[in-house]
Amino acid sequence: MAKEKYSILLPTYNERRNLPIITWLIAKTFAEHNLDWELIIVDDGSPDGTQEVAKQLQSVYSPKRVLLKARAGKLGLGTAYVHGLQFATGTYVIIMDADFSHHPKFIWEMIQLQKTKDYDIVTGTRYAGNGGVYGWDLKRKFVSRGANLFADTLLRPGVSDLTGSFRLYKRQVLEKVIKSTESKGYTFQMEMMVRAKAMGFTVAEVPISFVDRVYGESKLGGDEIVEYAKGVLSLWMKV
Ligand SMILES: Nc1nc2c(ncn2[C@@H]2O[C@H](COP(=O)(O)OP(=O)(O)O[C@H]3O[C@H](CO)[C@@H](O)[C@H](O)[C@@H]3O)[C@@H](O)[C@H]2O)c(=O)[nH]1
Ligand SMILES: [Mg+2]
Repeated sequence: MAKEKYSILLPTYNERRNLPIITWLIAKTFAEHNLDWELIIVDDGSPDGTQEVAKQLQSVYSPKRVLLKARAGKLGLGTAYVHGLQFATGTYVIIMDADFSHHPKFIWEMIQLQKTKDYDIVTGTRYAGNGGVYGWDLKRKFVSRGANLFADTLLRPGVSDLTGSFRLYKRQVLEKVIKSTESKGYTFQMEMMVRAKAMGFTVAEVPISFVDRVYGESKLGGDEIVEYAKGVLSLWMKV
């Protein structure tokens, strides 16, 4: 059997300062466990020079390990995964943020848990076990909790963190679920999970500590919250 491979999809928007260290930690994780991997950076024309840094990383780690699949402008997180996935060659795909809110140390836990029962998806959760959120103000915590509660109440998917975006998928599962998902922005993760469960895929959870970014700013705004509420309601009307 060919060696298994992990593709990491890393959407970036103004992550110049975070990219080198996150790449280094990802590389270290896979080297330590002797696993094959590739990193696919999907940058949406960041004005801060993220792509120049990505190109330097390609020359350090090789362009086979670090792929840069840029888009012309900021088109949103959901479509960034769709775009990056076309280039993924791994057996598994891991999606995560580039700003250290998702620490690469949890990748190995996800990989191990996936293997225990050949799960289709392993998702990081901030809202079960030892999981948690650090560095957010009360308002942002409230929005996140509220968003999860709202979707859980209406849709009952049975997953504790619907809006989180630190996840491991079997590549073919991700391809199937992503095809049926319509949301583009922050709503995307929730819709993906609701649809995956409806399709009968198995999901396991790894508690993660989510730490707010050190460099730069979140791209979550009021419009995204309204879009999210609309997304939950439209899924609810379909079930
Ligand atoms: N390519 C691309 N990348 C983007 C875009 N918007 C954000 N990103 C990248 O996507 C990641 C997450 O963006 P943040 O702006 O840091 O999100 P956040 O507010 O910290 O939100 C986090 O928590 C949410 C749930 O509470 C999650 O839904 C979200 O995905 C993320 O994990 C970062 O790597 C950021 O550079 C975009 O339009 N295009
Ligand atoms: Mg963030």
